Amino acid sequence: MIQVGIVGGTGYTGVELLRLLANHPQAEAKVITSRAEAGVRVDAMYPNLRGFYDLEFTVPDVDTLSGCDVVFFATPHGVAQAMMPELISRGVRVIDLSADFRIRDHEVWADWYGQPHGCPELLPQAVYGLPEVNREQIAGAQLIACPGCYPTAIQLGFIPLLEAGLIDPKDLVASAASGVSGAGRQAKVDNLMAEVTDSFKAYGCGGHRHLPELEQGLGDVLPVGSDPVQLTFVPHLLPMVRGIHATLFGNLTASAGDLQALFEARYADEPFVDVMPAGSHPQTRSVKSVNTCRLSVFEPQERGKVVVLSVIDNLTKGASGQAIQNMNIMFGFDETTGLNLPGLLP
Ligand SMILES: NC(=O)C1=CN([C@@H]2O[C@H](COP(=O)(O)OP(=O)(O)OC[C@H]3O[C@@H](n4cnc5c(N)ncnc54)[C@H](OP(=O)(O)O)[C@@H]3O)[C@@H](O)[C@H]2O)C=CC1
Ligand SMILES: CC(=O)N[C@@H](CCC(=O)OP(=O)(O)O)C(=O)O
Repeated sequence: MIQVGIVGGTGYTGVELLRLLANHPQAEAKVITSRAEAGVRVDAMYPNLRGFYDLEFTVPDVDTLSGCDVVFFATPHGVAQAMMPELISRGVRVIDLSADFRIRDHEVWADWYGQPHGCPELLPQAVYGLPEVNREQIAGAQLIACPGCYPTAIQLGFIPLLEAGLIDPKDLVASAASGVSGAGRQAKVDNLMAEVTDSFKAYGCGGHRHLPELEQGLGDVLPVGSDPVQLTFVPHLLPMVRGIHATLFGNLTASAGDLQALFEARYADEPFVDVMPAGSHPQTRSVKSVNTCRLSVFEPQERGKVVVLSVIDNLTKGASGQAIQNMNIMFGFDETTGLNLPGLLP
């Protein structure tokens, strides 16, 4: 049994980690932090966890966290950077759900996140925690940078086509929509029920902070000698709580062949990627609360365009489920431990 610490246990990804860990036979949450709720019992704040946890939130403290085998950061960007050098030097394994270690170039990170990077010297040892690409490096890593929620849905959709050199990397388009929990639990007027319900809007069209992460990750899977990736990414806010639906467009550079077979073969051994039968339209509700990414691929009217539909739960495969998948790989557990459940319907 490994002992787990969670920094940021009161946020949406923090409580999703707690929900999933309650079902994990080889990991036990020992330290759960919140500055605002220190001293409050976890199950008093989150009654869905009654009977599962006998713990109180505590103020984050490196000494206490260092007693854990693995520490998850479920905190806003900038927080993990501040505590990371000390935790790493003490040999703790860390899985960061924030964006702090996702982008290899600290200057690019600083441009998009509006602050200097707190510990650029640790960036080279951070492994990008997308198991479908980096499984071997994850197994040996001390520091995991969990992918963003949009980047998970979008990369898994484009990867088979880019790896096979079948689409033009210079002209990728991703139109994606997220439920409101993607914005976190902090109060913001834009996310009030009266602002969001019965409406639909794009945001970040001029440039969203996930763009550099996406272009880096998509570029990593290209065949050697390919043109660099240029992606047009437009996120949208959907009037629902959980889920991301990404619609991806690419221009085929060669005769496509059997795209369905390509996708099925690429993900045949992946426990958390489900390629739907040809002609299917995956729905966000089919992945609600589970770690699955569900995909389908089309070549409409055979006019040289490929369209991929990709759905995930932003809090599960887009954050906390993927973080636990990484933990399972790092500690040599079966990768699906604690995560092998069907989605909630209806
Ligand atoms: N929501 C989503 O769908 C996804 C989120 N992420 C990322 O995961 C991270 C967490 O997101 P989410 O759960 O939505 O965020 P929330 O805003 O819901 O929660 C943030 C948590 O961090 C704690 N926290 C805030 N500031 C600090 C600080 N300075 N030091 C220590 N703890 C702090 C808060 O508790 P307190 O202030 O009481 O200490 C709270 O528990 C973010 O980086 C986000 O970008 C990644 C993928 C998807
Ligand atoms: C709906 C919404 O606001 N979504 C957030 C992205 C989700 C998120 O938390 O971003 P990370 O995956 O990088 O942590 C946004 O657009 O900023």
